[in-house]
Amino acid sequence: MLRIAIPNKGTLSAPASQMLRDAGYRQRTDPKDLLCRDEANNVEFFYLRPKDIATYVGSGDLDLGITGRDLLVDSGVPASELLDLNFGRATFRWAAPAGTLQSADEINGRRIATAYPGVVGRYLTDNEIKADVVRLDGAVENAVRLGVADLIADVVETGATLRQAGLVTIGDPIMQSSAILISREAGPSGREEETPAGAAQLLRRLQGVLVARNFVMLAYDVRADLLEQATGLTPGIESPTVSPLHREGWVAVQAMVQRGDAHRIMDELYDLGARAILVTAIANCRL
Ligand SMILES: Nc1ncnc2c1ncn2[C@@H]1O[C@H](COP(=O)(O)OP(=O)(O)OP(=O)(O)O)[C@@H](O)[C@H]1O
Ligand SMILES: O=P(O)(O)OC[C@H]1O[C@H](OP(=O)(O)OP(=O)(O)O)[C@H](O)[C@@H]1O
Ligand SMILES: [Mg+2]
Repeated sequence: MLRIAIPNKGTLSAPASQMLRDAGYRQRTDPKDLLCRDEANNVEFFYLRPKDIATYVGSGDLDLGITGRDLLVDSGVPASELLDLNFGRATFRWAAPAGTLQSADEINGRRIATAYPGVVGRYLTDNEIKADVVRLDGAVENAVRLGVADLIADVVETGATLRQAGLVTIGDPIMQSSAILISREAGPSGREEETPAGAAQLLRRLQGVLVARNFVMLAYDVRADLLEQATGLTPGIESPTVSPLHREGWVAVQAMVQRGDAHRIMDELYDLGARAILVTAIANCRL
């Protein structure tokens, strides 16, 4: 049975479960449950603290896990990122009271408060910076006004928490994070048979959910002499489907387009002369 670690609490928990449900897997119904067996798919889900997930996957005790990229880096565990799941997006950044620090070059010799000592430690080592890391569990934005640190390194999503605390970001993001699917790092042989049974199927299903979320199906009718121009706007993934219409000189076209581009493309198709332009959602797919 495939054994998968997923967040039991926090920002990543609900969207991770929703994505797995969308991929056809059974999920817990009680948020206090720590285990859910999906017999039909031969998968067992273990609900764990997001910070601990890389540890279980890296040791090989669990086959796969969903965690944050920043949490994986923080753990220092050598696990592989299989897929970006496109939720839980955030940046990990330096921040200090406005007017105190101008750039990341001024971090040397300062006290840095963070709940991610692994991410900060790696940055300091890579950049040969010496600084004191003050390890906290959360509410890190309070650390400077309470006097335990000169700056912080923390997750920033909207920036609202920083603003409330009178802090401003400094320099470039330390890293970009999002929820990711991880597996144990392939052994020296990198052999296919080391991948746990069912892992490829889960990966394909999650890729299907990502595509269904990001793309829509566009269908329209257009005069045959405008087909080249129209399909230039809607090239599809492989190639658009073109079918004859009963009406002489017209064809019907179907193609997948990025959800975010759909309205612009519909306007452009209409201006070109296409009609009966329809958009439908994709419930799921395997490309
Ligand atoms: N607004 C956010 N706040 C915190 N973490 C976020 C946010 N947006 C995305 N994330 C990501 O979620 C992961 C952190 O989740 P985690 O459950 O450890 O903390 P949390 O959501 O702040 O929960 P809690 O603080 O209640 O334990 C990281 O990968 C982080 O980048
Ligand atoms: O940029 P924002 O949208 O404001 O989000 C980022 C903030 O949210 C999280 O805090 P959380 O509420 O999880 O509290 P914590 O610090 O105790 O983890 C994170 O640690 C930041 O403080
Ligand atoms: Mg938090």
